[in-house]
Amino acid sequence: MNTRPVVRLTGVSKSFSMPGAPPIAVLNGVDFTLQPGEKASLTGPSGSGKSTLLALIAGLLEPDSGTVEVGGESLASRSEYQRAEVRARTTGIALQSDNLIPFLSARENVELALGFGSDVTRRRAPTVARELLERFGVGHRADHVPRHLSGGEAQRVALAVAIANRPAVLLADEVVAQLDAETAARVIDEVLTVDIAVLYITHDVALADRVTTRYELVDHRVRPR
Ligand SMILES: Nc1ncnc2c1ncn2[C@@H]1O[C@H](COP(=O)(O)OP(=O)(O)OP(=O)(O)O)[C@@H](O)[C@H]1O
Repeated sequence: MNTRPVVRLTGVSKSFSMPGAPPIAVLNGVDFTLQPGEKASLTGPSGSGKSTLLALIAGLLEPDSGTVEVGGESLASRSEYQRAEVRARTTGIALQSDNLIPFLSARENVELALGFGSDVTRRRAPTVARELLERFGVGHRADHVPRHLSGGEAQRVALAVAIANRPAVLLADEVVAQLDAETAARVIDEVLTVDIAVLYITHDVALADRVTTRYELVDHRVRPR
């Protein structure tokens, strides 16, 4: 059995510097692993560094020290372009908003995501895209462009986009914040049926408790909750 973590952070520290102000230390010596297929939530106070952690795993930020590995590949000493390549192969990202290409319909957004490295042929892409949208209860909005979707519908389309390429890990940051409690729970439960690792960042402890492993970010580190 392959037990190599899909995400491994070792001794990761990150601070931000603003001109004329002392640096803000956000993460300090974070050790964190996510196993293949593991469903984990990450809670923590506002400003504690949850989105920063997600950006480091996605290779959108570089740590000041420590190492980040995703899908068994180290992101250290890689160019931005190389990190983007690793991200495209291994990682799905769904954020609270601004996930979608504005001039493409919901279905076309998903189709585009299917095209990157998946074995779905061009011919089957529209059907597969529609199935993914239906899975999240937005099949009836397949032909809408993002500005004609509600906030909650756009978030569900974004989840379909993020898992379309069957990434090894889904990074989801407050992805159901605009949904009513019942729909949010249903969408999270749907995400949990996908056979990939999930790191779900939220302030909503009730939703965070639906997953199997729970972490919190406090005092610049990740610890089990
Ligand atoms: N690019 C940046 N430049 C300067 N400071 C930043 C930058 N990005 C984040 N920060 C700071 O780092 C800290 C952590 O931010 P982050 O967004 O990771 O927190 P969070 O836990 O996701 O917060 P929230 O729950 O409110 O979304 C905050 O104090 C924020 O102001």
